[in-house]
Amino acid sequence: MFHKRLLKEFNDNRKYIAGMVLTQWVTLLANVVLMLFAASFIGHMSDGSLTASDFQIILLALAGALLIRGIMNTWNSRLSFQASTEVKSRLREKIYRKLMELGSLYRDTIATSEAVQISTEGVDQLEIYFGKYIPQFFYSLLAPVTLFIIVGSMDMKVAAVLLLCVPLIPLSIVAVQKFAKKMLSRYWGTYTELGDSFLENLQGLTTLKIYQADERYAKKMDEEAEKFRKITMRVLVMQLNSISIMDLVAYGGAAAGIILGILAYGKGGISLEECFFIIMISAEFFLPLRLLGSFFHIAMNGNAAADKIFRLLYAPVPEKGSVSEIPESSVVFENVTFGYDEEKKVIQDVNFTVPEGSFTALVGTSGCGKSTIASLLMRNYLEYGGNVKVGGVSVRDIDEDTLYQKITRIRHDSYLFKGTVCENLKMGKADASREEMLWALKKVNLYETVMEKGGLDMVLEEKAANLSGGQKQRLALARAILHDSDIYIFDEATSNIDAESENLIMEVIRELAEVKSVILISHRLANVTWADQILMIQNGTIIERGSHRQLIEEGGEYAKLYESQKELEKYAGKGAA
Ligand SMILES: Nc1ncnc2c1ncn2[C@@H]1O[C@H](COP(=O)(O)OP(=O)(O)OP(=O)(O)O)[C@@H](O)[C@H]1O
Repeated sequence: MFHKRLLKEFNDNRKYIAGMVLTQWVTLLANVVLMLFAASFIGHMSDGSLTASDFQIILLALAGALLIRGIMNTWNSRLSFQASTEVKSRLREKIYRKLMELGSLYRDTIATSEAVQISTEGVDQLEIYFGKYIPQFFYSLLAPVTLFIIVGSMDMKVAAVLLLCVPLIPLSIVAVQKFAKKMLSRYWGTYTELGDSFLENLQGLTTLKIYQADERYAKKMDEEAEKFRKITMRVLVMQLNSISIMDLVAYGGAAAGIILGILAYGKGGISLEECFFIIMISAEFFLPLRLLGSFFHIAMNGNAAADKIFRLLYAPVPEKGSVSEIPESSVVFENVTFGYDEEKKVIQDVNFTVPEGSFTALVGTSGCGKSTIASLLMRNYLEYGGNVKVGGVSVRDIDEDTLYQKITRIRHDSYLFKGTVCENLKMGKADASREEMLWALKKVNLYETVMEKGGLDMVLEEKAANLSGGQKQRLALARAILHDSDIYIFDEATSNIDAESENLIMEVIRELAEVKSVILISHRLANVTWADQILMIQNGTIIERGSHRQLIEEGGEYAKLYESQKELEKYAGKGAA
């Protein structure tokens, strides 16, 4: 019935719940008073004994009861609002903190779309849970007992029958719960799956269009949406059916009480006023539990959402590094072995050193493991054999912020944000001066382009869609230069861009390599010939290492690849001419 963890986590919410139960109970008493006076009014009217002062007293009592009900309802709404908003904002804060704690590794724990869903709709589901369901649960226990005592003082048999019929409602709720739990967990699963596909397809829409695969994917998404529609309809049908059962029990029970009350009056066991009172109050025995039943389905949905939320909140946090001082800027891989899954090792016993201020190139065919080496250096994965060290300190022990200040990784698809050029550059260095930013733009030969389009205030569209591929990469490079790290990783940073931008970026990298430690991952061997050290990788292991000249002299795999690329480029050059 309750989500134990949720209640434990928000134990201090009890004061609001107690307040809400109290206001509901006082409202019930006000209703009882209202009905007692209404019954007495009808009684006096029927036997013609109603005097003017009786009428005044009845009117006053009615007004008083209505006023109390009004005050209690307002108070109840306020408490309900406070209880739910407090839980919602605290839960959202907890989710946010957890995601921050998980840091850049959060995707290992939860998909982005699921994180968005649980922190928006998921948390909203708990509004009714705390604001209505829990107080209604306790009130539903209290109300029938209170009414039993009041009706019992008039006719014990009627009171007993009404009270005995009440548990039929929770019994029907429990019967539905077993079935509902499974269905709701399936409902949430389908919902998050649909959210995942929607987000992915939207992000990759251009690619889908280019390959004319959009219709196929739209069809796939339609199928998923249809699956979600079906499960939603089943959940709604289940909820409606269970409400119908509860209505049957509630109104059936009230009718039984009313019939017994009338019979008791017929036999002279109770007065006419008492009979009228029983007729009016019988339904009140059941209404609180019936309302609880309708909240119950929403609460169940909240329970399913809470399960997902707590799965995230209690997910283990990868070990945090604590070292915030790194004495120097060498990079060392010692016997490193890693696989994305248990079965297949992507990196096998890799050993190499990038001395401080030197330039190393990682080359090899596609899928040989170059980017994975960069990811291990960036602390994106922690479960691997051997050791990766930066400045003599294991990256497992380095605090994430310190590492990200120490190393800048520039990928082929660098992310630029919607906003101005200035805002994007300041991500590299928050306190960069105007002169520094212009200097960086000049370095990457973007100064004139940016100046023509509004200078540092030039507005970039989402993902810098108003820049060419080469311009985007050059701007990303300017941002990286401003970051001023000791180590730079260029991970295919010149892929898919024009030759002019490629040459310019390579020039900047070369300049940078004179003062910083640089690791360059490139499929184009012409770009790495001047590296201090080239590591040729094949199937996750380093098969050759040395300078360009040494590797060419060795005549191994590197030399073969270099020659074949040279031939291809010569051929392409002739073709172009
Ligand atoms: N996140 C991932 N999950 C599972 N497998 C992955 C993941 N990333 C890469 N791989 C696999 O690991 C292997 C090495 O990939 P990696 O990206 O390191 O290669 P690469 O040499 O950088 O390739 P490329 O030159 O094409 O970028 C590949 O077989 C790839 O399929």
